[in-house]
Amino acid sequence: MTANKTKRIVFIGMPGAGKSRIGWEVSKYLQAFFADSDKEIAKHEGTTTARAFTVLGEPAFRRMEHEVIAGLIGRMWDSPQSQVLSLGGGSVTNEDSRRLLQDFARCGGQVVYLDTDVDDAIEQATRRQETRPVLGEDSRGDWLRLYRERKDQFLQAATVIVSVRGKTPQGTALTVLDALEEKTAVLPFLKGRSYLVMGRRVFMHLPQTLSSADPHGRKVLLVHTLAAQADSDKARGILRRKGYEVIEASLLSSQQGLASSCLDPAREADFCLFVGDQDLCQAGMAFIRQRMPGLPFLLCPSPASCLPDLDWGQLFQDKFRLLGILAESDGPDKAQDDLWGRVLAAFPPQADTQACCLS
Ligand SMILES: Nc1ncnc2c1ncn2[C@@H]1O[C@H](COP(=O)(O)OP(=O)(O)O)[C@@H](O)[C@H]1O
Ligand SMILES: O=C(O)C1=C[C@@H](OP(=O)(O)O)[C@@H](O)[C@H](O)C1
Ligand SMILES: [Mg+2]
Repeated sequence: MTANKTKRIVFIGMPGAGKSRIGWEVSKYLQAFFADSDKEIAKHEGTTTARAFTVLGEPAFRRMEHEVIAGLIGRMWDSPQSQVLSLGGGSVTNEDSRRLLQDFARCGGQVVYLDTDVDDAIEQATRRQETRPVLGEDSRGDWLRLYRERKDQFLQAATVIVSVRGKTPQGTALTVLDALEEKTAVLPFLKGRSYLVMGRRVFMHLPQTLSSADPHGRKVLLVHTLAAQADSDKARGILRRKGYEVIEASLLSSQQGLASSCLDPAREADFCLFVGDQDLCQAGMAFIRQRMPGLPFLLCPSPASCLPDLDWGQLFQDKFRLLGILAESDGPDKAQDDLWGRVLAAFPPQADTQACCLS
């Protein structure tokens, strides 16, 4: 996706996550048309969404909500102007609406899941309790029950996942815009699914990538070259904020033997992260293959421009657990587009190329 291309974006997530507010913020940045399905439902029914929900009952409300959403999504393709649509939190529970989102994503639309936690969401959702009939007296208990029921549906529908925790509405909107500009490919040749992601702030994918590989893993060995100190600092900061214990191995250069400084800490670690140039990534892969083949690891090529020069042949080897390649690069701009063109030339996407998101 290039910076100025027409965008079609749908927001999903739990009640109180900020879909309506962030959708509107994002539409302002993009000078896009904005719609909120709850507002359209209120117009359609001539009453508030909450009242429509209570009067119709949930099953009939979901069918009517689906009809409204189908109309809104259909219209998103009619205009050359960018479009943003925020949905109600329960819309993904309807199978037809889920299918609609799947088709929307297949046609190039972006489905942004705003991931939040119960405390923030309840605080935000209960600001105007009357608009959320699904949250009763035990709003916390209700929210958590709905979250358990819906979480997988959100994750499956999403093409982009953005955490809203600890961010202002504007901060979340900017993060969403960066995430939408990311370039993502699936590396389907490895066991499980590995992702190649390039863009600004790709390190925000780290916590989710690690926890989906091993939810209990806490210790990360971060190997970096001095030249990649700034990127390494960013990665470490994000991981520590999420409660990971980061053991650092700082190498003067990628030529320095990895085994001597990294073998002992690697034995203690649950994951390994290599942040550095092409040589460090190559040396990292060799180290993992020869010494620690079971250790899940990530490559973070820095600068990102070395990405096309990685030895893809080595990557194709099935002897280790590469979780992903995260390349932090400024942009969106032409340089990033060109770089991605070179990456795809070096590594033509195979089979399943649907964009996947990890943040
Ligand atoms: N990141 C945020 N920080 C602080 N307040 C927020 C944030 N996102 C949304 N809000 C506020 O929280 C309330 C609920 O947000 P809303 O967008 O209606 O949630 P949703 O549509 O997901 O249910 C609104 O008053 C909104 O302005
Ligand atoms: O979670 C739900 O089932 C609902 C969420 C509401 O929208 P928000 O998620 O915008 O609050 C609204 O559609 C309706 O009250 C039902
Ligand atoms: Mg809303």
